[in-house]
Amino acid sequence: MDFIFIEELRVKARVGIYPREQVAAQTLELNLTFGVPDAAAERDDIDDTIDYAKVIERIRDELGKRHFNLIETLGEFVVALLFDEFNAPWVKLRIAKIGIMKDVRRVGVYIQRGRDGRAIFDAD
Ligand SMILES: Nc1nc2c(c(=O)[nH]1)N=C([C@H](O)[C@@H](O)CO)CN2
Repeated sequence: MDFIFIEELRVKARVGIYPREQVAAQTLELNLTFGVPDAAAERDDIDDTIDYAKVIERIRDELGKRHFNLIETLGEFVVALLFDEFNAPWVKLRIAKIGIMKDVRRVGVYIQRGRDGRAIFDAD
C-alpha cells in the first residue's frame, strides 16, 4: 500500500465544551496520512487514487458547518469521512488545538485505524 500525507493543514472549526468554543471557530492543525491503491502509481491516473485536494476541500466544508464538544468526536468524524466517502483502506490522523491552554503549544487527539477497525500497521 502507498500512503498520501497532508501535513500541518490549518482548518477553522467550532469544537470545545465551553460556551465560547461553541460560538467561535478556532484554528485546528491536522496531520493526516491515508492509504491509496498501488495501482494508482502504475496507471498514472487520478481516477485510480484518492485526490488529496478533494479530501482537504471536504474536511474544510464539513468542519465549517458543525460543532463538536470533543476533539475525539471531531477526529472520529474525519476518519469516517475518509472511509465512507473516499474508500480509504487505512487512516492515521492527528488533530491539535493550538495555544488554547497556558504553557501548552498543542493539545489534541491521535487516531490510527484500518477500515475494518484494526490498526493494520504504521506508515512511518
Ligand atoms: N479529552 C478531552 N478533554 C478536553 C476536551 C476534549 O475535547 N477532549 N476539550 C476541552 C475544552 O474544550 C478545551 O479545549 C478548552 O481549553 C477540555 N478537555
